[in-house]
Amino acid sequence: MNALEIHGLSAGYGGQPIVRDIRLTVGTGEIVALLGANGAGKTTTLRAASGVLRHSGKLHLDGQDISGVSAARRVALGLAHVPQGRGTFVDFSVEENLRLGAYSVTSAQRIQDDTAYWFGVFPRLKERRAQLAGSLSGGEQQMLAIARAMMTRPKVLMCDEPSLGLAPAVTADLFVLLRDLAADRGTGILIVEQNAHLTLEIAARAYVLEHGEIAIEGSAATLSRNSEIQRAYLGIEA
Ligand SMILES: Nc1ncnc2c1ncn2[C@@H]1O[C@H](COP(=O)(O)OP(=O)(O)OP(=O)(O)O)[C@@H](O)[C@H]1O
Repeated sequence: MNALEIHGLSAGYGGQPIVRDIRLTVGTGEIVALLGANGAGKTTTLRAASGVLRHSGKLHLDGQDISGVSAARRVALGLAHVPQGRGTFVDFSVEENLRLGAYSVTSAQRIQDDTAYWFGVFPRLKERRAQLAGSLSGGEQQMLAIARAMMTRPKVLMCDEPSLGLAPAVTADLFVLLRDLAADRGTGILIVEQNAHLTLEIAARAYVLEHGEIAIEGSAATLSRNSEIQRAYLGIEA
């Protein structure tokens, strides 16, 4: 069964349609890339899927219909979203951010265990547990945003441009982490990225959005060899 299934998703702003009839799936433990030019509608797609933007269409999470479900409830059911710009609570400490991420989790023991777990994965965050999130470096904030999203033990994690503003070495580490999350924890990951090279290396499949519609889809290996993709996203001239 797919972890996430999206059928006929359409959304926009102020009555103006931006994405139309989006159909995509993410399997359990699968990394799927959503590529496209600036303004193609990638962020809009993630915002609609997470429920923060009004939309039409059908969404299923682990087989459960979540189409009419609020954004908060979608998080509680296992659909996590790390928005572009990370969305950490800058005036709260690192540890408070993690606990806020688990707002829908009722077990205090589980929150404590998961906080300790993510501090184990990210020792830099542990060292800075009392520091305000707003004073972390870009890479540290991205780690915190992902750890915070993972506090709900999501079935699917949607990440919007996680490499934005990060040094290449930090980005490489982050992509290894995403690959491990999918492989070790079975988290399905839908990733929007400008860095198509790296993304197609860790993704199993990819979709390409053009002007708000899915124009191309296929395995990451096939798309990496597609001359149109190479020219547009990989900087390779045929
Ligand atoms: N809040 C908004 N109000 C009106 N239009 C918006 C809003 N947010 C985005 N748009 C428009 O929707 C279109 C798609 O934007 P979106 O952010 O989804 O694209 P994107 O593919 O994620 O682009 P990028 O790669 O540049 O981040 C753009 O033309 C953008 O100007």
